[in-house]
Amino acid sequence: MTLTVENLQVADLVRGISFELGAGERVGLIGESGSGKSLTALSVLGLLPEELSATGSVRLDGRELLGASEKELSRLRGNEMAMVFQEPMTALNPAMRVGRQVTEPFRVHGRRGRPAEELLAAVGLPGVARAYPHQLSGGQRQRVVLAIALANDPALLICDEPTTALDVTVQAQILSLIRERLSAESSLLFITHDLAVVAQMCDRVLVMLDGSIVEHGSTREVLTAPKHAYTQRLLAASDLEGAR
Ligand SMILES: Nc1ncnc2c1ncn2[C@@H]1O[C@H](COP(=O)(O)OP(=O)(O)OP(=O)(O)O)[C@@H](O)[C@H]1O
Repeated sequence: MTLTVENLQVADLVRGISFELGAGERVGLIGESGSGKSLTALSVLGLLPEELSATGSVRLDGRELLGASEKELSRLRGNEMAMVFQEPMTALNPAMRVGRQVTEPFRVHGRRGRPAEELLAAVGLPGVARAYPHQLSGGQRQRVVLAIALANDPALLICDEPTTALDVTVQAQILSLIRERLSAESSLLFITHDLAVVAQMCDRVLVMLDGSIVEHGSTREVLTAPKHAYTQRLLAASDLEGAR
């Protein structure tokens, strides 16, 4: 799978973004609140709010996604591309047992899939298939969301601050689950404002500021020798600076 984003523009909020993500690559998208990270991810997924539209080009293995029909986009979502957002409750149906929710991607995409118990055990949640989301903790709910996202073994996983709402220990568990459970050939676009998370999760980093990418490079390059003044400030303000 190759994701190619070219000159992506969303009003004046995302401005001329271009990047490529190859099979098995793990790329971080960092930048402060409001820099356009989420709108970039939502453009790729075809999930921008109605009042906004994207121009430029977003191609998944050569297929243009911008302007693709809702039918085509929903076929791709939950199948070739999957996503995990910050707040698991928004992704889950409060009135459906989690066991049924994790096998939903198979029904939607007309596949015979693995049993719910197996999918949930793979994310460290044995025995919860009959629970409703409100009976689980925030970390457990995010595990359920991850089980749903990974059910069809997506070629591209987009995570938008998936651990920001969780406490530190649970955060670490979710991050290692993503690392362990995502197939080696699947690509990851990981949005965060936390440089320590990027250091753990990503081989490459894109740095956004005011809707544009101002720096990109390997995680090592960007975190040890940032070129742009903004990235330098970001690093100076992070815990990583002290750890170097
Ligand atoms: N529906 C919308 N209509 C108009 N402006 C919007 C809309 N959604 C987001 N914005 C604005 O677009 C800018 C970029 O938002 P975006 O959510 O992509 O930022 P972000 O980098 O993901 O920030 P955060 O880390 O806080 O999620 C912000 O200034 C935001 O206020």
